[in-house]
Amino acid sequence: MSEEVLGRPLPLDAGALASLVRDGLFLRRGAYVRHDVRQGTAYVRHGAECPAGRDAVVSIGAFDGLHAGHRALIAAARREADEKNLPCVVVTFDPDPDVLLAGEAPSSRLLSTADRVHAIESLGADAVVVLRFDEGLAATSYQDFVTRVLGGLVRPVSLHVGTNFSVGAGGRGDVRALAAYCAGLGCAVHGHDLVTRGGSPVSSTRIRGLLHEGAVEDAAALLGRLHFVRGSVEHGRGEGTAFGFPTANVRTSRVDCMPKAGVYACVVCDGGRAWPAAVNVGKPPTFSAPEDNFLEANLVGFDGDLYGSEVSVLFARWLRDSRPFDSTEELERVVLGNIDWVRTNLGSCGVGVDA
Ligand SMILES: Cc1cc2nc3c(=O)[nH]c(=O)nc-3n(C[C@H](O)[C@H](O)[C@H](O)COP(=O)(O)O)c2cc1C
Ligand SMILES: Nc1ncnc2c1ncn2[C@@H]1O[C@H](COP(=O)(O)OP(=O)(O)OP(=O)(O)O)[C@@H](O)[C@H]1O
Repeated sequence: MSEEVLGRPLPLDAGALASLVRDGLFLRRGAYVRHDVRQGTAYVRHGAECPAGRDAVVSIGAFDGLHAGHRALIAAARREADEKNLPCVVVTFDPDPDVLLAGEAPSSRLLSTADRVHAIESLGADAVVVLRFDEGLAATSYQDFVTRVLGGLVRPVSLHVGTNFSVGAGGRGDVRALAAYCAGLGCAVHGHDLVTRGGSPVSSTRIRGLLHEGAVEDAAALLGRLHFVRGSVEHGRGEGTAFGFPTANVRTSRVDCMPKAGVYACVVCDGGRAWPAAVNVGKPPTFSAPEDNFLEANLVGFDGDLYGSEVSVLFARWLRDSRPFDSTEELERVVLGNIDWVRTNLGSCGVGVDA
């Protein structure tokens, strides 16, 4: 195991822990104003003019996870917009087109749509447009997508997409077709080389695969932040306190991509404060049948009651497989060892994370 968490050497100090959470949950974003637009919603940066009908530099994609490749693409659009003194507009979809087109489970998204919008906002887009992806939009030709759908929002002077991008019915609007069509409209199409790591392109699919294997550190390296899930704290069997490690039982959101069942070093945030935490993903195999969308967290340095709170759980390290134990003594010994690892390396108390 490397001795750092996303570039911050272990053990983490309080400042590094707070930064990890602010970056991970996109807490540094600015204020945006919501507008209804045809086929969706636009979030326009407070103080920026609504780009409707104006020239704009545009980037388009599903952007699930806002990984290193997506960030590079939006940064390129932002740079060109700054050079030309134009708004940078990012267009995305809800739901992710793959949920409709490829029949992918909505429960395996890296980010909910609200978090995707926050993530894009935190990169400094002037506006984020979320288009409702329905059968009608799926059947729209790429020519109509450019002229009617995009053209109904802004006047694109250039489009920034990856070389593997395609849009429109049957995915026929690939970079080459788009460039040929858009040239006649005075709009340049930039097909960017894909950002790669370890010799292959960074992609949302690859990151989901890593999380399903429990490789949360590798996923973090491709995301440029810690993966997180959100959920609400509910009552458990109440035995954790007797074992010497009280736990918050978290029922997670159905749209979140949950890492493989197992034990992790995490950070749990209730909005204003964050605590290092030792987490068991899945129901404890010693006592219960397996269940998705559930985790238990021992928050280091926390003394209180979180019942009913909404929390975010950020995954820093894989620690071990979750397993049945023959005795409660052995369970206690092993779990307390995991909690010690977290206390030593991520910290022993909560930190404030208000941006
Ligand atoms: C860091 C951590 C690791 C855990 N590892 C396991 C495990 O490997 N096997 C298991 O059966 N339960 C594991 N548990 C779950 C405990 O068994 C559970 O928290 C305890 O039984 C209390 O449950 P309660 O809060 O519902 O009372 C783990 C819990 C934590 C916080
Ligand atoms: N590694 C990458 N580098 C640069 N751009 C990328 C990269 N991956 C995707 N893009 C671009 O980002 C935009 C959004 O792509 P998309 O949401 O399909 O991402 P993805 O990671 O390829 O997803 P999936 O794995 O589900 O296919 C598209 O323009 C796409 O070409």
